[in-house]
Amino acid sequence: MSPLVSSLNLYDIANVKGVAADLSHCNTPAQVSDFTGASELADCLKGVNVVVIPAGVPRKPGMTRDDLFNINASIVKTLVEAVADNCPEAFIHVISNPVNSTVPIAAEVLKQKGVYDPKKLFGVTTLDVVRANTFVAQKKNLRLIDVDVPVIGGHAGITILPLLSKTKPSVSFTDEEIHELTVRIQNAGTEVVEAKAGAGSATLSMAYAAARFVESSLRALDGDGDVYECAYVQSDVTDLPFFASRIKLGKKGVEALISSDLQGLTEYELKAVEALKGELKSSIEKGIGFAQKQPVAAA
Ligand SMILES: NC(=O)C1=CN([C@@H]2O[C@H](COP(=O)(O)OP(=O)(O)OC[C@H]3O[C@@H](n4cnc5c(N)ncnc54)[C@H](O)[C@@H]3O)[C@@H](O)[C@H]2O)C=CC1
Ligand SMILES: O=C([O-])CC(=O)C(=O)O
Repeated sequence: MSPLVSSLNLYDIANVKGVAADLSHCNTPAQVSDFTGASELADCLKGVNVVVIPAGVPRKPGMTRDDLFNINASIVKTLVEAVADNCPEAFIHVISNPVNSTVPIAAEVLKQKGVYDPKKLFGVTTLDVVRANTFVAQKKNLRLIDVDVPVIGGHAGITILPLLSKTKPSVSFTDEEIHELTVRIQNAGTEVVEAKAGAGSATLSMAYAAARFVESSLRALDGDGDVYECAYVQSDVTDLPFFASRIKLGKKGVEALISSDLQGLTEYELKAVEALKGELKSSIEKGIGFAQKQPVAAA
């Protein structure tokens, strides 16, 4: 299997988690990142099972993820066109922001190319889970390896919703702790952008998160029947067409959406789900509208 990572972050991803990325058919990862011609990209994509798309510009202080739309939307569209033409069966992991819109763009492009399989398109929200687990473990003096917090919704501001009531192992939080942790997890990306003061956004932690999601995908592709992750996917767990939730991964992609996480929510979480829907809906519509106005390039 050949996971393909379309940026220099490949080095981070491979180094952090030791994911075996087989790029032997490309000269260097930089070639993939900085490709100039469609045929060069096409060569790299042939036969690939997992495509990771972290290409695009990161935020600077004061920007929202949506401020990246004007540049990153076209980059994601072009790369997904190449995936559709050269490895339409691959799992596609979209990291490029704004994920809430770039995933719907990818879906539209794949539809226009006639190869859309909603089970194989993922917005990568693993970093939200990594952060939620880390902050809860720190707060409650737990071993990080033992903690699992599902994070649902999307990947921007209030659309990132950690379900702290579903934390494993079962933990009790005060109302203040819930609010403080929720806001910290929602703003963690912005915290990093501000700390880096113009030098980009979370790179190494994203590489770790991407490596985790790639590894989970490869395990599922290899037939492991016990692979669960959170991801932003086409969904019917709410009335929105895309939504992040826990999913079961299998050989063919999303095998099940774990909708039970959305049952028995606390009043705080229920209100937060309602509050995030408006923003998520308009981000989805913005992505779809963009892709529908731009016809896909012929193969
Ligand atoms: N989903 C998530 O949780 C996260 C998403 N991100 C997003 O990932 C994206 C990348 O962030 P960084 O790696 O920190 O930025 P970076 O600037 O360090 O790397 C971006 C890479 O994209 C490549 N690139 C630029 N335009 C391209 C094009 N047209 N085709 C192919 N490659 C191209 C560049 O050569 C570079 O290697 C940003 O949009 C950022 O917001 C970052 C962290 C977390
Ligand atoms: O905040 C950003 O711009 C990058 C990102 O998505 C994250 O770190 O969660």
